[in-house]
Amino acid sequence: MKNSLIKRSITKVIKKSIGLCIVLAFAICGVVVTSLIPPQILKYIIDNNLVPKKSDHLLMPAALYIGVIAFTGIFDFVKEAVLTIMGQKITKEIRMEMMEKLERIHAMFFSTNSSGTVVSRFINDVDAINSLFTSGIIGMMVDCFKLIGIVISIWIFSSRIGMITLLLLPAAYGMTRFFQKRMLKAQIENRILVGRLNNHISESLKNIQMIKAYSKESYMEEKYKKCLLDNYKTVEKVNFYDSVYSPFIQVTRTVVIALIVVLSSKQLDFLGISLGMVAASIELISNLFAPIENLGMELQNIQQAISGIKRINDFNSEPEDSPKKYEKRAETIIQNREEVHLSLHNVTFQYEEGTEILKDINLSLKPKERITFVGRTGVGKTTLFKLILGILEPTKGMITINGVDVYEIPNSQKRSIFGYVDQSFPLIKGTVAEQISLKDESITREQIERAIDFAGLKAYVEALDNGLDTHVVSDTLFSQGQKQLFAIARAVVTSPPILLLDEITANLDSITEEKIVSVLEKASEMYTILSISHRLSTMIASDTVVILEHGRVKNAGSPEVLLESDAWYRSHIALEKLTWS
Ligand SMILES: Nc1ncnc2c1ncn2[C@@H]1O[C@H](COP(=O)(O)OP(=O)(O)OP(=O)(O)O)[C@@H](O)[C@H]1O
Repeated sequence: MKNSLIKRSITKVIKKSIGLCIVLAFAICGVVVTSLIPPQILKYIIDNNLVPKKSDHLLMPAALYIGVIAFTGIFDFVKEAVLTIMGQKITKEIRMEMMEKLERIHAMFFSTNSSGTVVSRFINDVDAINSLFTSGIIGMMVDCFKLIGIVISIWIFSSRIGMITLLLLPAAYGMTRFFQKRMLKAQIENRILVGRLNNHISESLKNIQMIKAYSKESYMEEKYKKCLLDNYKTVEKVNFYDSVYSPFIQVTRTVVIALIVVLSSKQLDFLGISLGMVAASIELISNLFAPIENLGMELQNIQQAISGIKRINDFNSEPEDSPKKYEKRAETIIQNREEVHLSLHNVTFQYEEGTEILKDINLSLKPKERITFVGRTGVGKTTLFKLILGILEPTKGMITINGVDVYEIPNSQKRSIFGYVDQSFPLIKGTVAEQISLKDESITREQIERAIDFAGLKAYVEALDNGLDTHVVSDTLFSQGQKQLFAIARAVVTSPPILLLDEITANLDSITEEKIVSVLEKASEMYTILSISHRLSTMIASDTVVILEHGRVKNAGSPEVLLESDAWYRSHIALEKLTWS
């Protein structure tokens, strides 16, 4: 845990909650000590009051007996409450640190890790660490102290019972672990099967049309039955171990107690202890099993937490984006939108060692140039946009805006330089206005209204119940075409000088597409526009078309020149005309 994220978080919380830590230490000592006192009082009552039949002084020790038990409860309550509070604070701190790490982490991390894996780091692994603290290490400490205390107390009464207890401890612990391990294995299997069952139901509901259309009902039913049966078998296993374990513990306890009673009987008098000591020993032996049982579960929690800690530390050691060298603000990089020079110098990029997606790309864009990238699917067009946006770093070469390396521009400045639109429009929780501003407080109401107007959405927004302040509760509020227009409004709201459009008209009908193209034609007067398009003929007019092939620029020039000089471009256009005619 040396210098790990978890150690850092726990130390931070402990430093901030010294008072709570002192209360916790006090409560732990209280629980251990007070739980050992009642058997001693019981012994006193029996030997000094009940056996000699002197009940006139019974009230005091009896009240003390009840009082101590009550105090054990209070200490236990305080211990649990403080542990829960501390556990929550640590969980919060770890998650905050992880979120900060996630913001710094290198973009390639997201290529190799699914969102489910990352979510599991944040939820399951952090929860496991929480239980390490709340019911793992501290619980184990308390239970170990309790066990030691019980053994010492019994030993004081009789070294022979002490010996019996010492022999009993490993046997009872071994059997408890035996059952717990099997129970846990069955529980894990059960959890997986419940997940599979839930997936099956949701998959069936999602694909109900296809199931009906292809008459797959009986297949789905069989699969469902199998899931149910497997699930039933594991539940049976859990129940079996559960039902065998409790009687086993009861019988062991009874046998040991019976043994003590028999051995201390007048006839045998093997133990040579008073009646009070016998009673106290019985109570102590009865208390012995709860910590043994807890220790097994705590060990389990600790094992789970250790693998959680390892995974979180692995996450914490993931490579980060190198710290940005430029503190410059967007206005300093681009002082005049008429003077925006975007250049790609020998840009080469590979996601994986040895597989170059883009090779030696050289381009120099003039201010307000409209440039369209075309090429076969998978040639690296979107990757090129990610490089231009400074999300990915070129393996070789550099991309600059007015001489500044885009990868070195702080993310906070990017929205004032680039507007990026693709086919998706992820909605956020909030109003229509917030869909555009993304809750950026520096964006004014006027800017939002201008962007809405620019995207041709003014009339639609005004018709909504609360206009810009309408809460977006479902994504059915917007059609696919409207979402695309909203995405444009979101991109242009900060008036960035460069717009990047990734296949934005791909899934739209021709009327909506026409609407979007007319918005973009308007934009082309004010922005440098880079677009990716499969449908060359329907996209906005371009000054330059760049044809990519095998990761390189195969050809670049005005559409008219390419129509003359590039056979692939010519045939592509001809094919499109044929399809649309
Ligand atoms: N995150 C990633 N990790 C590894 N490889 C990737 C990643 N993203 C894309 N690739 C690979 O890089 C290549 C280029 O992908 P990219 O999405 O840039 O192509 P594209 O030209 O935009 O394709 P399309 O026209 O189909 O959108 C593809 O072979 C793809 O499999």
